[in-house]
Amino acid sequence: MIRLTRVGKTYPDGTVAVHELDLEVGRGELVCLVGPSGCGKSTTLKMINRLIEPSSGTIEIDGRDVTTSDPVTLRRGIGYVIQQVGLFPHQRIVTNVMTVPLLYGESKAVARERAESLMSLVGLDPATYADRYPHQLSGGQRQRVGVARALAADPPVLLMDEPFGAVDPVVRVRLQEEFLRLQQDLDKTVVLVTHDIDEAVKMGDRVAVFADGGRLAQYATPAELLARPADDFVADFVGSTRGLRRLAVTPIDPALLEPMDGVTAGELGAAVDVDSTLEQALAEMMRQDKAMIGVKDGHRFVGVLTPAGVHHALRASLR
Ligand SMILES: Nc1ncnc2c1ncn2[C@@H]1O[C@H](COP(=O)(O)OP(=O)(O)OP(=O)(O)O)[C@@H](O)[C@H]1O
Repeated sequence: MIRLTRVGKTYPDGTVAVHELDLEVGRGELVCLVGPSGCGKSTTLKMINRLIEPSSGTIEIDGRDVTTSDPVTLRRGIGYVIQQVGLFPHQRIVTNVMTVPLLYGESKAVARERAESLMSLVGLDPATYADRYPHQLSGGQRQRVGVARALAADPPVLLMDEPFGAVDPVVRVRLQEEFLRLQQDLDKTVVLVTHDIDEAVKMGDRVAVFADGGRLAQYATPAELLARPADDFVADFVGSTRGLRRLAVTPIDPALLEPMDGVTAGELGAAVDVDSTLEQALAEMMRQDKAMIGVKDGHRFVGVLTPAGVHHALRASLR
């Protein structure tokens, strides 16, 4: 749905921010752009909604060249969330969210209704928060207002630049999880910029790792990226604990579980759901201080997972 072909950006002072970038983002896909500071992630994002014009190459959305689209019409179809959120400080929260529908000619009543339903969607009760001002909200709550406002025009595409960057680690994880849940229903095409590899592998269907000079070092699924870094730069960037991180992106494979035969309830402990990741299963095993854990599909036990089974599953996922 979004296709960048040989896109380059050289700023007037000669800085090459993006170099010959080829990148495709499928409809409904969530792609994370990750990499060290200054490697061209934000520039790439801003070229998609024409806040920055590329120096070379083409950018298409649904087959239409964005550089020949009217910027105003283009941005109507693209929500944009930034770290600083950029709320109007002297306007109430609900008014901040209403801005976009009003801009597109909705009546005040419809815009307000839409704004309130979006506030509920992102977990901000309108009865409590609608009439507050931005400074009366926590950082995490302001971030949610930013997401609500970006969704207000119901755009098929969302661009997010460090959307969870300005909050503490605990709130950050909560916002990430909320957004992933939201995305399951919304099914937007999302490009999310982050410098945090953990966030990238957690959120992304695919992850694009950028290196200095705006070069794309690898574009792959989180599992592939962690298991097979394309080069030393990527291996370094994903870090020496990538083996552990793979646990979080590898689901349980029911076909590889050991049978239940002869295992007693005492040995087993409480079960995990078959949809869990290996990390969740292992964490539960540790928490219960057991050497194995049952795996359930609904109410039915489908097998047993052991630490050796986790290792086996990690290896099998590479095939
Ligand atoms: N207006 C500009 N003029 C000149 N150079 C610029 C301009 N904007 C950005 N750059 C440079 O382009 C490069 C890429 O910047 P960009 O903001 O895209 O990086 P980034 O990967 O998003 O970085 P960060 O993670 O630190 O936000 C950097 O070297 C930056 O200094």
